[in-house]
Amino acid sequence: MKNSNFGFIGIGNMASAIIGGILSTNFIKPENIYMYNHHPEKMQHFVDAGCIPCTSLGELAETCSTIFLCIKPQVFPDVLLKLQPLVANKKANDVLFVSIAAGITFQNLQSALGADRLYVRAMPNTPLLLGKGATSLSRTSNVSSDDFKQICDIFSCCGLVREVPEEQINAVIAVSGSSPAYLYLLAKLACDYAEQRGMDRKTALDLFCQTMTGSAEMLLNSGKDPQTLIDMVTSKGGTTFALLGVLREHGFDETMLASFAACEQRAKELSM
Ligand SMILES: NC(=O)c1ccc[n+]([C@@H]2O[C@H](COP(=O)([O-])OP(=O)(O)OC[C@H]3O[C@@H](n4cnc5c(N)ncnc54)[C@H](O)[C@@H]3O)[C@@H](O)[C@H]2O)c1
Ligand code: PRO
Repeated sequence: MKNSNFGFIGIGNMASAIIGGILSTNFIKPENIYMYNHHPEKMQHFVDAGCIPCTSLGELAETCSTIFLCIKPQVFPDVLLKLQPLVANKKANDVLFVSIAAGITFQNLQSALGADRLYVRAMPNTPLLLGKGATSLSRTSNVSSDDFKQICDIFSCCGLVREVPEEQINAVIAVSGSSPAYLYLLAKLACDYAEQRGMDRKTALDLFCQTMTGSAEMLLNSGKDPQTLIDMVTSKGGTTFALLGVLREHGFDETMLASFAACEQRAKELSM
């Protein structure tokens, strides 16, 4: 498969992050990026950058050999139904579909668009917007290494990329897809508390964010596992000891593990 034109269906948060990453690194020229959104004004920012807006799904399907499906899972049945006849005349290997939707399986895509077509599933996250995202990718076995590398390279424009088997792509949502939300929640709570204690909110946010990035660097580069790093912070009978005691008493570990399981379960429910 030779990719010259790349199509994006659904120009919202995540498609904007991916296209933004591609443009900022010049990985693909804007004139090779086609877009379709049923609200055309959502494409204006990228029209201004030289990308091509399509007025119909058919126009996009006709022009593009790689099609990114960036709509919400609930919209998939309708879009796939419309897309099927538009790609029916293309040879199986002539079009690669990349779905970024939570829960939409290869089986769903194959049932709707054809069993022998080429498919990649991606699970990105919102920090892709800054080029600092994390994306997990899975592929069907008929996707060649070259084609898969091209998709990896596209997401690499927006941050870190890892391949996972499809069986793990719902579980990984709790790790990286949805996890910005609980990290932001922790930040919000820490700032709320700081404010209650009379501290300036911005100062608290700066301190908390520096702590998150510093802690992440220690996790990645110190060679120490998370528990060892927790132990390094925790003096017996000290403040962290008190903090962790309250978390334990209120079932923090069980609550977090249950929330991860709920995230994966919801992805399964979003399957068509
Ligand atoms: N937001 C996240 O953190 C995140 C992370 C990983 C994966 N995802 C997945 O990415 C997908 C998109 O999420 P998002 O946050 O970018 O959503 P979004 O609502 O920001 O974007 C979706 C876009 O699709 C457009 N749209 C709706 N119906 C359409 C149709 N029939 N044809 C064309 N366009 C249509 C909407 O106008 C909107 O611009 C979802 O499937 C989600 O599961 C999101
Ligand atoms: N945001 C999407 C959701 O909440 C998918 C992962 C993060 O469904």
